[in-house]
Amino acid sequence: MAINVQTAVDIISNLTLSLNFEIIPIENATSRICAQDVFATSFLPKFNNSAMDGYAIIYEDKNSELEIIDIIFAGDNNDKLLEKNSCIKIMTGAKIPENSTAIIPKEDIEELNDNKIKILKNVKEFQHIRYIGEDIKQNELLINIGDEINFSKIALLASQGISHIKVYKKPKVTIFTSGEELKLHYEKIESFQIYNSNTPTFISRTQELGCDVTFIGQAKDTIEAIKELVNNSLDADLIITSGGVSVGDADFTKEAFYELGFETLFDGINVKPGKPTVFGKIKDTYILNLPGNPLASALIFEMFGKILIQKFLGSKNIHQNFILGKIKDTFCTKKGKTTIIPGFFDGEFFEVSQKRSPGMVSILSSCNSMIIIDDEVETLKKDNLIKILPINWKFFSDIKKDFLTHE
Ligand SMILES: Nc1nc2c(c(=O)[nH]1)N[C@H]1C(S)=C(S)[C@@H](COP(=O)(O)OP(=O)(O)OC[C@H]3O[C@@H](n4cnc5c(N)ncnc54)[C@H](O)[C@@H]3O)O[C@H]1N2
Ligand code: MOO
Repeated sequence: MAINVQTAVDIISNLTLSLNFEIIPIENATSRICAQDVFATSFLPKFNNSAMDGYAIIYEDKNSELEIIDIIFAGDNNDKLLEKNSCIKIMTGAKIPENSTAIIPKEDIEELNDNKIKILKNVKEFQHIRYIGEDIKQNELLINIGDEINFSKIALLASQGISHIKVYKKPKVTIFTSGEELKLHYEKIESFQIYNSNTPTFISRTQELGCDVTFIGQAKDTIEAIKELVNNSLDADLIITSGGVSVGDADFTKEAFYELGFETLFDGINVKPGKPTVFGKIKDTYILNLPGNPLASALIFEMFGKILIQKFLGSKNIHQNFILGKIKDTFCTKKGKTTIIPGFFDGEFFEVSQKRSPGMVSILSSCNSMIIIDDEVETLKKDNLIKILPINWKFFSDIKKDFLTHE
């Protein structure tokens, strides 16, 4: 029996998966999910240092003529202390004398004769000093288990001299399809056949999301052929198939699954499009059977499959987040079923895709997001606030915009 959207989300979100890990160099860790809590091994900065090229002084001496008694470059290990009415020339990043309480930028002084300087501007105590640990404290938690490693996390790791990191192994995903009418894009096609666009779509999408993806071909519409492909894929964490699950005379996918001991987690979701979505497992391999209709399968994958992938990646972020925006035009829908509507969000308005029949292939290439409309809703009035779920979210535009925030 079909379940509601929230129940399907809960079933997927609450799965307990046992994930494997590996240790890899941080240079290769981009987009991987951290499998350990990472703590800072040292303070950052490691020592008090100068934020400017200039002069280290004792604050109380600011109104005197100061004699330059030394020079310290970044990387020097110089322990010289300041004396009364002296200063030390210093470079940005250099360790400051232990008793220095202000740095004077070089443009704020006048050079006098006799190797002396005079300060021309007001001085604040402790100005332009970067103190030990003000950026990172030793033993501070830097990265949580389940965080995605990106450039900013790599910066943290490198700043601590951490060369390797424990990450979850990429989930192994196998993709196949069944359907006598389908041909792969590199095969010869007859007038009564169609190209299999779903398989390349999900290969690309799951790769994009960080999975290790195997394609094992297409099954003929027979129970034996489907069983052979499934049996061949039981080393995967997840099998994604599409088609063959509705009520047609050649829809054998479900039957094949059951003959292999399929344990159903849900069979049907009360959602439009994509109702005939099946999810379950055979032994330790989960199986997501999406509808054959291309737009239906793509939207169902974006709504439910992506949560599943987040789980398999080891991410702690498994809940769909949204952006509040306005609907561009009044939109009417039928009550009674939760509906997934693709569209384009320009940063302010969400424009519903006019074409959105479940069997279409072309739609998502001109959409960047979707909204999920509750089954109670009949009308969304122009400018209503709606919750927008990103699909392809590199937030650039082909229209030049004023991106500055004004009062
Ligand atoms: N009498 C009924 N018929 C249908 C129902 C129903 O409730 N009663 N549900 C409809 C809905 S909704 C959907 S969705 C589809 C789902 O069917 P399947 O998931 O079994 O998919 P197929 O029948 O195999 O194919 C449906 C459609 O999609 C095309 N397709 C399939 N695979 C691919 C692929 N890899 N690449 C491109 N296109 C694909 C296929 O040619 C069909 O046109 O059932 C409805 N029928
Ligand atoms: O899932 Mo079907 O594609 O609802 O139309």
